[in-house]
Amino acid sequence: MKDNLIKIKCQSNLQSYDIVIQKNSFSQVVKDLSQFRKIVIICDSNVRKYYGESLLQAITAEKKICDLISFPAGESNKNLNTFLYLHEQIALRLDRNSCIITLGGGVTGDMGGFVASTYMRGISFIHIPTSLLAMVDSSVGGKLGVNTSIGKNVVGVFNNPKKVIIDPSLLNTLPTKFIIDGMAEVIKHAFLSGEEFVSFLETNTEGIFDLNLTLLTQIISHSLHFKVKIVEQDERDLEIRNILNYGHTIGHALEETLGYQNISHGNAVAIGMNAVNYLSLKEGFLSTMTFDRMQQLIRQYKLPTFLSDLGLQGDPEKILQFLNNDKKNQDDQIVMVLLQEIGKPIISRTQTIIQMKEAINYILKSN
Ligand SMILES: NC(=O)c1ccc[n+]([C@@H]2O[C@H](COP(=O)([O-])OP(=O)(O)OC[C@H]3O[C@@H](n4cnc5c(N)ncnc54)[C@H](O)[C@@H]3O)[C@@H](O)[C@H]2O)c1
Ligand SMILES: O=C(O)C(=O)C[C@@H](O)[C@H](O)[C@H](O)COP(=O)(O)O
Ligand SMILES: [Zn+2]
Repeated sequence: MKDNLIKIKCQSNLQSYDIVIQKNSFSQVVKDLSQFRKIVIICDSNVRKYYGESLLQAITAEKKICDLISFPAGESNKNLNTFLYLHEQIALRLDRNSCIITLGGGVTGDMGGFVASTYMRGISFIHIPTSLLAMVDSSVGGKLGVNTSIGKNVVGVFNNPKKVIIDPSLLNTLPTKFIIDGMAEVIKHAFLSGEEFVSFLETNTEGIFDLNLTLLTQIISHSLHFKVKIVEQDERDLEIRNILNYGHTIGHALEETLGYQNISHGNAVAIGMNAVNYLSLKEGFLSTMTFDRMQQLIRQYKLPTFLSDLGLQGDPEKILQFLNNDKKNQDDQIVMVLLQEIGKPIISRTQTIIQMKEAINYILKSN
């Protein structure tokens, strides 16, 4: 891999930014910090051990004032308590001309970016995603925030980083279960974008699990080109961007009913995609053959398609209640992203409660 392999520009009304996929990301970030004197790196307890200290050293070697602040890893810590803790930690260390680096997975990026966006009404931040999920999805698009008991990502802002720096070789230390989580969002992008990406995933599973860096770079690049194209048309998620929430309406409701524990975001999205594919099948959009093919691809990447695959049970009424709080809802109507076929998403506002209950019951039972 060349040092500077791929550059993608994300145009925005808020702040446009570059996404670079390259090796030696730490030497790149040092160059990007030239205008800042004080820097804080935010990461979780796992990433701190693997990469936190070495990034800190690289930055302090450049005579910058840099601190490393971490929080306990896990989705259940993406909440207002950790958000406040991080604010308290940075309070005396940074001024308005400082920069925060979020070094980590989607939890760190969403929450660290939210901290940066609210500290003194907003300071600069750079995302260095370290999980596959963060590289293919969460580090791009400007959605930042935390979960509450009311809902997933329900407290947050839209705001963009100064830059996103992706080094796929950081995935060498990522446990396989989190590669699998990231693949849920990659498969989402493939189902939304079309046949070519789907066939690519069908034929390259082994290489991806072997962490072949060329293949990983390809799926990151494909995913981000697709995501950027959608986000640029609707950064506030009022229309077309809703399609990126394919699999998330029921997926988020599962995470919410389970209290952001016992189910990962990637696993919930995989089950959520199976649920809306079922609705798309019932609507006569997807053929049985395509539905089965999609289910097979999800399972090929060791992702669940039913809640029972995780040994979990769910309460259909509770799940339905959370659907009523979904951020896409308009005029009390639940919005679901269905597929007319692979690569042809449709934003549906006409699914009835009975249909939704049927889809929920479908993913709660085992097949
Ligand atoms: N903002 C968005 O557009 C967007 C998009 C998708 C998902 N998300 C959010 O992202 C979150 C999920 O992200 P995630 O799956 O990255 O979870 P995560 O941030 O919890 O990371 C997963 C695990 O991997 C560990 N880890 C990360 N990088 C590592 C590395 N290189 N080596 C070893 N361990 C490493 C972490 O410590 C953690 O235990 C959810 O909160 C979801 O809502 C946001
Ligand atoms: O970028 C988007 O838009 C997405 O929907 C990407 C999702 O993968 C991601 O999980 C996002 O955080 C969901 O956003 P939300 O607005 O439904 O919380
Ligand atoms: Zn997601």
